[in-house]
Amino acid sequence: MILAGEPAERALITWARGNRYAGSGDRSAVRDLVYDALRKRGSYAYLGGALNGRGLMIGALRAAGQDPATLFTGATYAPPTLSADELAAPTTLPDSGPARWNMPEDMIAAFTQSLGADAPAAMDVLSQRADVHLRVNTKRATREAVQTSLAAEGIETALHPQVETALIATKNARRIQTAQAYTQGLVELQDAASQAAILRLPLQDGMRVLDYCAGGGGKALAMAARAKLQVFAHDAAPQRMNDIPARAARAGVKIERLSGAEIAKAAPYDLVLVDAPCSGSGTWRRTPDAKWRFGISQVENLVTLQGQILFKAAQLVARGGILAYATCSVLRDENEAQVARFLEDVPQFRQIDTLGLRPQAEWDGFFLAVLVRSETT
Ligand SMILES: C[S@@+](CC[C@H](N)C(=O)[O-])C[C@H]1O[C@@H](n2cnc3c(N)ncnc32)[C@H](O)[C@@H]1O
Repeated sequence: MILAGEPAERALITWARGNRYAGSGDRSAVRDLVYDALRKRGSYAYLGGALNGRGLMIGALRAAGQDPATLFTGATYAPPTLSADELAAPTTLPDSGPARWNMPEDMIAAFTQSLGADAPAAMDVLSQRADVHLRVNTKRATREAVQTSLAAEGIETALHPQVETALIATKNARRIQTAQAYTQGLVELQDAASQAAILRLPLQDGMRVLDYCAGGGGKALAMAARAKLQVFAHDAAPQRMNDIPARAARAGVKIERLSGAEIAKAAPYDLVLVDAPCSGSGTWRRTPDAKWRFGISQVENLVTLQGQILFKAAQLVARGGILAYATCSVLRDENEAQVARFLEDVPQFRQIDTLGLRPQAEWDGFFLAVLVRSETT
């Protein structure tokens, strides 16, 4: 179902509903296998001899150094024995291409063009599982206090070595959303890269701040935790912001949602954040089915949309104010090239800061450009 285009999460839910004999341990084991197989789809299909569920699982065993014949025995609940083709599949990976880098050809080319010598490491990281990261609401608690509270409920965490608001869940991450620290607003789920980007913004008490592409409000909440701000949220798909009031109440902050007409009335803002719709190429280890769906033409469409959003958002920034452009992509066209084009077209802005994070064990790939509008025009 997933290979035919069904989103992975939906397919897993459908499967679980139709197979009630599978308990929660089985369901989470199946989920892990499915996600691993999507992250490493190229390698597993190559080693398994076919791009289908069976081929991917045979490949997964070979990649882990196990002989698939020991499990594919044809016994009562075991899958049928290996065919001649499956037995003849290669046992080592090639040096290049989708079987090595676990991405479609055109995306391998885009990564190589954007990241140069860093592309192989980035593509490898995107083939691995990601840690679960938490953002501590430092308005309410210290990281250490949150650690203690989570530990009392069996959830173990480590301090993130580079990002001062972040914890890495090391045990029982699946229980976080029912833990007291979560329900009381001391902690939110958020990747360390997004946290690092928000920590880079020049936020100060008293600012009026607009999160122009707010979605579920992750960035708006992180900004609200940093200073005494008046925070506004907008999204072209307003239903995506439905959870914001509950999340804000939990965190003890106020976030006002604005429609398209209302944002212009409340303008100008001291800071406008554009967390733009993007390929998500820096986060594909968390959404690995997207990695295989994406093509260059979709990236081109997004680049056009991002340019339009940036231009519109710029009109809302006060003189001397900040326009922050962010994506969770590592592709140059969505990032550096997008900002360069904007600065050429809208010379009232100049760039004062950039953060370009490559996907690595500690965080997802992320890009942030901080632009300031001239005081006079
Ligand atoms: C990367 S997501 C935002 C994630 C969110 N900021 C967070 O931290 O959880 C991009 C969002 O941009 C919204 N969007 C797409 N086109 C837009 C537009 N023209 N104007 C405003 N928002 C737009 C999408 O609906 C989507 O929710």
